[in-house]
Amino acid sequence: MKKIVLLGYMGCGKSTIAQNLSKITNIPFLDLDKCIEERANLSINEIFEKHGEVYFRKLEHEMFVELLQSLENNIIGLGGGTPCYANNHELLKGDDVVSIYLKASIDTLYSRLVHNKSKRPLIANMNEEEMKEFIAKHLFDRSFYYNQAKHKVSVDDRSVEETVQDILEILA
Ligand SMILES: Nc1ncnc2c1ncn2[C@@H]1O[C@H](COP(=O)(O)OP(=O)(O)OP(=O)(O)O)[C@@H](O)[C@H]1O
Ligand SMILES: O=C(O)C1=C[C@@H](O)[C@@H](O)[C@H](O)C1
Ligand SMILES: [Mg+2]
Repeated sequence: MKKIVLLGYMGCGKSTIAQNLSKITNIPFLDLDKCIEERANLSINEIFEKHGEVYFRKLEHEMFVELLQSLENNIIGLGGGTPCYANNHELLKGDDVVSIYLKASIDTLYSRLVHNKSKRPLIANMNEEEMKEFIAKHLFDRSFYYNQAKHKVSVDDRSVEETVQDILEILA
């Protein structure tokens, strides 16, 4: 079954774009972070606080494998870090996987995250200056993994509708 997998840094728009793409294509959308929260019966923040990041990454890997194995067509929105752990980046290359990196600049990410960081434990306690530096370094470290996706879509200065259109062209 075909899996359309959206990936990229926190705040690049995976969940927002996937929801809109799902409405247009009628392909059901699964958000990996939400699936993990439902399975653990805890928020992502609570999983990090109670069990730590290593435990979260284990759950994340297991859930990603499970979603890829399901027998329906799906749009899967990954967590920001998913491709960067447990060899998950290799799963982006599977035959039935259309993996798409939503590529955003540091400025775009910063402006989307700065007022919206409390549910993202990696940046929740940072001030604005710390956040900008963190995003720059972290994005650099993660780019290798994000670039393993089969397709890349630049989301800077693009509306949700324009990005959805770009993805529809890849899928055509
Ligand atoms: N053109 C755009 N495309 C996508 N999101 C946009 C756009 N403009 C503004 N936004 C906003 O940017 C934020 C993107 O957050 P979203 O939760 O979709 O990202 P995410 O990649 O799923 O992040 P996370 O990895 O933390 O789950 C949302 O608040 C969304 O409304
Ligand atoms: O970038 C990350 O490592 C994360 C992004 C979020 O989607 C969540 O998966 C979690 O907060 C970790
Ligand atoms: Mg999301």
